[in-house]
Amino acid sequence: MTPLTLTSETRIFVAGHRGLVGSAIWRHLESLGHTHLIGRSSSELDLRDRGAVFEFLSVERPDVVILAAAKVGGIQANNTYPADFLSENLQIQVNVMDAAAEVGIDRLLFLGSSCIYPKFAPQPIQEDSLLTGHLEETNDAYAIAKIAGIIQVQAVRRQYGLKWISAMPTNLYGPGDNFSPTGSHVVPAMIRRYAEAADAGSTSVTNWGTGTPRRELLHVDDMAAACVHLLNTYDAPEHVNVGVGEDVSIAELAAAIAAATGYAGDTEWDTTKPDGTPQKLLDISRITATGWTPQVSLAEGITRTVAWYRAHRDSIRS
Ligand SMILES: NC(=O)C1=CN([C@@H]2O[C@H](COP(=O)(O)OP(=O)(O)OC[C@H]3O[C@@H](n4cnc5c(N)ncnc54)[C@H](OP(=O)(O)O)[C@@H]3O)[C@@H](O)[C@H]2O)C=CC1
Ligand SMILES: C[C@H]1O[C@H](OP(=O)(O)OP(=O)(O)OC[C@H]2O[C@@H](n3cnc4c(=O)[nH]c(N)nc43)[C@H](O)[C@@H]2O)[C@@H](O)[C@@H](O)C1=O
Repeated sequence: MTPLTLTSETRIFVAGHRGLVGSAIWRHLESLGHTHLIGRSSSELDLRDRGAVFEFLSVERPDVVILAAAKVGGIQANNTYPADFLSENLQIQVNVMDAAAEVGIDRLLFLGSSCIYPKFAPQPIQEDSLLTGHLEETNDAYAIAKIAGIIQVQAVRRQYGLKWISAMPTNLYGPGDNFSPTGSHVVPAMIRRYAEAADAGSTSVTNWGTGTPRRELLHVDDMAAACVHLLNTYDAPEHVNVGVGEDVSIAELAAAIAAATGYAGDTEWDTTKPDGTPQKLLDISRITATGWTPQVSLAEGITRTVAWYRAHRDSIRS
């Protein structure tokens, strides 16, 4: 292994620096004293524009690229717009990686997702479960784009010898999340729904699916620390799971969020909405062996995110 240790002078392009993950990485790097951070919003640099991406990277020539820009959404968004999730994510990641390879950027971190694994993978899911079974139908298009990203990282390492790596986060949540009622992931959707119900004095809230699926939830500040940790310590072609090593049922999650918002009414379940994968729990022994462990418990993370939502609800993305 020949790890490259980031210093405060390292020039780091955080693609997607205004999103949930990118903004957390940016905050974490700033807290560590990094002063040479490069970010562009999608309106300044549309990463689907291949010519613009090549021009940008050949001029900026960062030392490191963190690829946290993507078209991202919850189960319903993925299920409704699979063509967009496949095409936009392939365009973004292929453009950035092709340009970074041409410029010779030595260090790149690609972010995938735990949805790359087979729908019925043995739990907890080890990295080598990849491509051993059929994908979950609600997000197969997005997952295939992410799998292509893992393979491109490995191909570039083999062909050009660049020290690129991939991380596969479990489901994430935290400040700066997308709180859209229809497009978001389960944690922000429920925080908004229960907070609005609590504030309005409602007595019934309806969530999606049956409540029986199990999900592993990682606070985005832990994810940001994991990204920086991997860039400092990990240099191998195999992708790395990032999670907490524990899961909860969606019904348990709903009860915890209801309590955190002060909601005391009933919860109903709309079983016409999809459940998705029955369980997604990652085996995190590869990353914990490198010395990283998550710090934020689910209870603490929910409390902090509810407080963040209430403080920012007038200016959030939705
Ligand atoms: N959230 C989650 O639960 C999980 C996320 N991940 C992965 O983490 C990464 C980040 O996700 P997350 O932060 O949640 O997503 P967000 O939707 O919060 O942020 C995505 C970012 O990507 C940028 N972006 C999207 N399209 C383009 C484009 N065409 N050109 C330039 N920038 C673009 C957006 O920029 P702008 O704001 O300027 O428009 C936005 O800041 C993704 O790769 C995702 O797959 C993996 C597992 C779980
Ligand atoms: C990160 C991951 O995110 C998505 O997959 P997912 O794991 O299914 O994540 P989700 O947060 O959308 O749902 C988790 C569970 O929660 C239930 N649920 C209840 N009520 C709401 C609700 O109101 N909103 C949402 N979104 N889900 C709800 C929902 O029915 C499901 O059983 C994919 O984009 C995938 O590509 C991906 O990578």
